[in-house]
Amino acid sequence: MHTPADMTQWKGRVDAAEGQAGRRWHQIMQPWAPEAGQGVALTGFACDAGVHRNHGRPGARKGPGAIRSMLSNMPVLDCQTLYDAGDIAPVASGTHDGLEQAQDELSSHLAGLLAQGLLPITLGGGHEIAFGSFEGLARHLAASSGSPPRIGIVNLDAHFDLRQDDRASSGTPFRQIAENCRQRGWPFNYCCLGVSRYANTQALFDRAESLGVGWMLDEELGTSDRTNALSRLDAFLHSVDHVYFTICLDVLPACVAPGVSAPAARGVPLEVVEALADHVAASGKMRLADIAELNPDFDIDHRSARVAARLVARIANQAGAL
Ligand SMILES: N=CN[C@@H](CCC(=O)O)C(=O)O
Ligand SMILES: [Mn+2]
Ligand SMILES: [Mn+2]
Repeated sequence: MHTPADMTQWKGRVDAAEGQAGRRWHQIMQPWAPEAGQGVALTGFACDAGVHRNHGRPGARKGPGAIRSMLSNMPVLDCQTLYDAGDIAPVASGTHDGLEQAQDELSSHLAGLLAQGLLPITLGGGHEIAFGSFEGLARHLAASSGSPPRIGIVNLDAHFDLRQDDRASSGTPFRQIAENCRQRGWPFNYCCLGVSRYANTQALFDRAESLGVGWMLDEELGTSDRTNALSRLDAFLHSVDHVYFTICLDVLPACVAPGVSAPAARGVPLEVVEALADHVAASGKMRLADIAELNPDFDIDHRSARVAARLVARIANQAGAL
């Protein structure tokens, strides 16, 4: 179910004496409208049904509200046109949790925003968001181009999320996307950065290998590995025309992002995550982005919500500077 933007969420400090240069996000945020022009459109995916199904710690449905609350006071920098396009949430009926319908609704919604020329950034929600996000881009590109589009997925994540389970969950989205790509006759280009050797079974590494996934381990993404990581990412970005960028907050160390379902024992340092995010957003190929797995119930002093908001603002500003 889609709920229009609740603009009362956008509130905060007003530095009236500073004029235009003192503005914050809550002062420029507009509700999405059909005539909205170019800019960034935020949508919340208030869903943790996929985390439930994946035997994780539920609570990510509260993620969008927590991220908006930390975004409210962000200073206005290079991203000057911002829309709030509301929230999408599953509607449970009987014994069904409504996950697939919510993903489908998210896809149609994102395809609509893309057709308007907006840059959608979606606030999760469990990583089941990824199937809805990719399908939104796929529907948009299928409608606008004749030949198979070269879409690249860049996922910053401790997990491959390539599970083979019968039911969709937060652990299956990229395997589902691979299957849909095969059915469409499209290439499946998936780059997963930050994978933990100790949080993915051998079966998942084998599936990644057989699907041609490019990955780098968390232990290959320390601060001294930045140059190498960026050149690996560059090679991937050069091989595609359109990028779907997704960040699973559990790619960060547990002390930086404790508010997730599966906190990382090691994780990738924030400075490396930011460098990778900057690179993707500055590539000119990023068509949509999302941030997944924030669970405010396990957060400490809004640490994870703050880092999620910082990453969202950073991506929006990089794209706004192009
Ligand atoms: N989206 C999260 N996916 C992970 C969760 C792992 C866990 O709960 O420990 C996965 O399925 O591998
Ligand atoms: Mn993860
Ligand atoms: Mn994930």
